Amino acid sequence: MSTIAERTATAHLPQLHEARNPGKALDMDWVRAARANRSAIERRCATLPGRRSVKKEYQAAWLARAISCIDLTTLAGDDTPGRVARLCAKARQPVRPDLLEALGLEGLTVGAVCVYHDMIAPAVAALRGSGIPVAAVSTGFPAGLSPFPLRVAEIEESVRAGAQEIDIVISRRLVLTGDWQGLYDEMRSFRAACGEAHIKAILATGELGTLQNVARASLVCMMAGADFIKTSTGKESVNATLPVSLVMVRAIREYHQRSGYRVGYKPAGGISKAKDALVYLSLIKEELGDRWLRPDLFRFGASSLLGDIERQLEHHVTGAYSASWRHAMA
Ligand SMILES: O=C[C@H](O)COP(=O)(O)O
Repeated sequence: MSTIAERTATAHLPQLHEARNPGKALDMDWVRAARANRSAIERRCATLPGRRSVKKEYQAAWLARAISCIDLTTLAGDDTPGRVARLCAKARQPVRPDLLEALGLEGLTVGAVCVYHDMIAPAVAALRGSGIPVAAVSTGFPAGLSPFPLRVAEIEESVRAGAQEIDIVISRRLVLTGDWQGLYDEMRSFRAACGEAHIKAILATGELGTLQNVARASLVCMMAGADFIKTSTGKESVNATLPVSLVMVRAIREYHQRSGYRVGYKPAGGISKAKDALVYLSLIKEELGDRWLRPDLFRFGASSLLGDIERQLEHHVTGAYSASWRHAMA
């Protein structure tokens, strides 16, 4: 095994299987106590991009790790089975075979493919035998304003169609009006509808108003049994940011300390550069530790990040950058 493969580790190690977060009773004292000091959070985030500059083999290994944690996503009104099939081919073989061979990373794949409900069947067919799960966005994504029974039924339909992961959107109004019991009950119902499929709770943080709301919504969703908490749909005007991520990963850390369960984190929307991915990975490493740097506990929700990472890996192997159009996604 090459040095890079050893450092990348995740593609070559067995997945760690832990008990899913079952959730717990809503603890309003805990929720009310959650605070977020914006200026301290912004100061901490400002130090992140410059602090950890990983170079050469280490950088290639971290980028390969990032690939293994991507939910390769297409969420467009003009998605077709053909486009999804091409995206799935990319998910199976995320980097050119000669580059993977040079890096000693044969067998590297992305974490999942993320699509709308109607694209689950073509994605399941295209990924058969690969071990790559299909994630479906659900519950009236992206606004989450369709009738509640239909949102629950949508989850059930997507699980029946073969989605192993369901990315639900919460009702933002429940957060904005402080209806934490309502948010807890909604999330509980979504989790029950998922059955064995893992549930990612999209908070749509760009629409929650304050970092304190982000902290409280994160806790409530974890108490209600979220397997992952996720920042954004990619459709809000503000999507994943470092300050929001710091608040969410600290909520995850606190939940783990108090409940013993590890909940995953998924920043999503607008993450398209390899160097930004490295900053997110270092944030997770520093705040949560190495255990979270695996696809069962960390994902990037991204439609175009993979292309930039592939360019950087090509540069690492050949010393030359190729044009971004040579790394088409679908
Ligand atoms: O969950 C994934 C996001 O929708 C992807 O957003 P993006 O297209 O900005 O990478």
